[in-house]
Amino acid sequence: MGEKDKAYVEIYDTTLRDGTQAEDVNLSVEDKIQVALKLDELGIDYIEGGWPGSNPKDVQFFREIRNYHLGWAKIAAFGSTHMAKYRAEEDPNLRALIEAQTPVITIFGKTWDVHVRDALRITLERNLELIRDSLAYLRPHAERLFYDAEHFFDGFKANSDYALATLKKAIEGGADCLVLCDTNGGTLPQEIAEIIKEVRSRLGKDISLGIHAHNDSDTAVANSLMAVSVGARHVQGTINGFGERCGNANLCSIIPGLVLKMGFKCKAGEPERLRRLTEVSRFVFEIANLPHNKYLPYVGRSAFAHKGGVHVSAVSRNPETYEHIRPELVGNSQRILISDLAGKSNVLYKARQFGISLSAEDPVVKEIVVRLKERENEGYQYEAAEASFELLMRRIVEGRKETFGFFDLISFRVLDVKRLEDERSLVEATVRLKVRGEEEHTAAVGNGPVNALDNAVRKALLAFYPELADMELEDYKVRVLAGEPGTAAKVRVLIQSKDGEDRWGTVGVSHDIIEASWQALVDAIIYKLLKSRRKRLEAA
Ligand SMILES: CC(=O)SCCNC(=O)CCNC(=O)[C@H](O)C(C)(C)COP(=O)(O)OP(=O)(O)OC[C@H]1O[C@@H](n2cnc3c(N)ncnc32)[C@H](O)[C@@H]1OP(=O)(O)O
Ligand SMILES: CC(=O)C(=O)O
Repeated sequence: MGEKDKAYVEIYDTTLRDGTQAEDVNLSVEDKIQVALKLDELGIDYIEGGWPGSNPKDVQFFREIRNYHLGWAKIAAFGSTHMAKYRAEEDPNLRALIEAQTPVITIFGKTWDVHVRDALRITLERNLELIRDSLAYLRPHAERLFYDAEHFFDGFKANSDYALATLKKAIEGGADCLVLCDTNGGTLPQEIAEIIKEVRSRLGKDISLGIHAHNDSDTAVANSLMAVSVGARHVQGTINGFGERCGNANLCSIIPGLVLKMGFKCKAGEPERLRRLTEVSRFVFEIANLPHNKYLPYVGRSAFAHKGGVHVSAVSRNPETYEHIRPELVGNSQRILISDLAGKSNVLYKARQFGISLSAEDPVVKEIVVRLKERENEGYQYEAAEASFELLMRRIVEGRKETFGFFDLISFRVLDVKRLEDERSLVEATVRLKVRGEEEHTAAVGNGPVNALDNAVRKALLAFYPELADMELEDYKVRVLAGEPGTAAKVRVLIQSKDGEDRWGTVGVSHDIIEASWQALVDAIIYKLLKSRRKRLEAA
């Protein structure tokens, strides 16, 4: 192993500070505590909890987090260099940082002469004093003191002598690490490398450097990895890349990149911690009350989802053919999607997953692929409706009837009556089914036609199949399919159902929205009944 293989890279998380500067990301004190505890479990080295000089919520966070024992991480408080109108010891922002009583303090200061003149409106010399004096004042109050050189790369390009002068002042002030920030996110990886190399050649190779990249050019992760490859040993970023504008560098990509691909070490990259990465990513989305981004590299639901038949055929033989890492290393898993791009391999994979016995040579495999493609062409989509696909396969392979003999439809009717514009319509469904040789005739109302139909079917079936009582329809989506214009168009209905153990998706397609809903509803019920029957047989 070379020197690089042994180096440790510090991971500094700013989800709770820079991450909350993202549009739509707002966290309460309780949320922040929960995220901090999760990041500690993951093995993050530093957790930036907020800016105590900014708002009472962040002050409260720093007060409350002291009541928790963190196994590994150290909490950092963030702020700026002191205001030009004060001396360091008079500045309320620096005082708030000390009062936060954190082992780590991070402050940012200006590097770019344009910012000094136009944003702060002070002289270049005065800014150098702000940097040195702020750090020197804070130094005795922090175990670790970090200096974020805001707009470092833009500043260096505009006036490298001045940019380096600001770093020298930070060293004089006692900073442990100089974190070079690509604040506007406009720098590309090769510039990051050139500039860091020049900084190291002009300030000395022993200087401790970090990187803080924003994603405005979609290169924040690449910039961070590049910075490490040329000598940075401290990386700042956020979980899921949350952050102002287009976000910060995504630690969920940086950590596996550093450890699995570049041979560096970090606590969060230890195998048993890295396996929790996907869970942490989901947790943070959940706490932020946002849907998980399935397309995220490494941790997204689609990160190892294979759709094309050629890919599925190859990954079934050797996953490395289309997977850059083993998904389990980051707590993710391989998925095979079913669509009109599928081939025999997709079908065989799903058969194994569903417990359907099928051999590759069986001509029925080809029949399923053909039927699948015909159905997708008619508008069905099975990616989010795998329960319907399982039923389709079982109908073909096991020669089952549409409803698997659980019941037969005699007829249904839905009435939607509206008399006055400002009055709610009254919806009622009537269903006639044959169940175990008996005719069931029920009616039910609902807050819409599909709800009324669902209520009426359950009413008819519940006495025969009591297990339906713990099944719920969780989500109902209708998509108008392109093809025919306006109200003549076909619709696709997707229903998501759940019980105490599972969730499953079913699909229906028709020109008639009630008919499409009926198909998806029937599949949802049949799937539940088959599942219960299987469980009973296994238990017997
Ligand atoms: C790149 C980054 O992500 S930096 C972090 C950005 N995040 C935030 O701004 C979120 C938290 N911010 C806040 O709560 C508020 O902006 C506060 C409390 C910090 C300041 O609020 P206010 O005093 O009302 O000032 P306002 O926000 O209008 O302007 C910023 C002030 O900070 C000054 N300032 C900005 N950067 C620095 C710096 N590095 N050093 C010293 N002063 C600075 C500006 O000159 C301006 O002061 P002035 O109006 O006296 O010239
Ligand atoms: C400090 C910081 O958040 C930045 O420069 O982007």
